[in-house]
Amino acid sequence: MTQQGRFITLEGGEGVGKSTNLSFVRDYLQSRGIRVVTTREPGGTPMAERIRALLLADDAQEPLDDLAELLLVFAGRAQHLAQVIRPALARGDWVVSDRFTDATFAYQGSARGIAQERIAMLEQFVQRGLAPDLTLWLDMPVTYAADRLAARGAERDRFERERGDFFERVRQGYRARAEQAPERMVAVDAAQPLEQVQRDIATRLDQQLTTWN
Ligand SMILES: Nc1ncnc2c1ncn2[C@@H]1O[C@H](COP(=O)(O)OP(=O)(O)O)[C@@H](O)[C@H]1O
Ligand SMILES: Cc1cn([C@H]2C[C@H](O)[C@@H](COP(=O)(O)OP(=O)(O)O)O2)c(=O)[nH]c1=O
Repeated sequence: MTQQGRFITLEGGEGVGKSTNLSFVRDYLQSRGIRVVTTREPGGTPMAERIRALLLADDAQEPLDDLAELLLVFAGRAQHLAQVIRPALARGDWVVSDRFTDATFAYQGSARGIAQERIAMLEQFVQRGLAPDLTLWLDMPVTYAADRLAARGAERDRFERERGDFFERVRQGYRARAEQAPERMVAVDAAQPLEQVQRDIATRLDQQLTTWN
């Protein structure tokens, strides 16, 4: 029987280096003979990418209601799970995703103010027990991330245009999640030079590979 694959997620605020390190994690696992599927949220399937576009676009005529935002996130997630994540894990592939449900607790929960219990209810309803085996939380002060985003120079989406302490609350939300699940979710100091960030990630992956074997 094929062994079930492992599910790894990368989390953190905007501009902390999730996309950059997603490729690193993929290459690292592949070099150990593991079949890897990389994906992202919101998105990960054509339909879920359309939902992503709805989430990221600003509509000056009609602001998106917070609850509608939450449900769109989970609608995309249901599609992503059905089409990509569950089939890959069942084949024995490993899945590495740029963001997953910790982001919902951080953004829709901590930053927007939706009660954690409501999100937990949807999490259970949609995921039916499926959760990441390991989450690398790339953490750094919000002001550093703003500098990196400015340097990247791309146009800002609906979330990136948030102001005030929104990103501070996102960070607090991630911190609370990491405290609730310290075995699964590990903080990586993302303010370090990329080489050091990747050494830290590699160390953690090595530990995890030994534990899982
Ligand atoms: N450790 C690092 N030190 C300096 N710059 C970094 C580091 N990691 C990523 N970057 C740069 O910061 C920007 C944002 O990184 P990215 O991977 O796109 O972040 P995210 O996917 O989390 O938004 C990119 O220009 C990237 O090259
Ligand atoms: C997965 C997820 C993402 N988001 C938001 C966070 C991001 O601002 C936005 C797009 O994600 P992403 O493209 O990963 O942002 P970035 O590359 O700028 O870090 O979606 C939520 O609000 N809830 C969620 O559950």
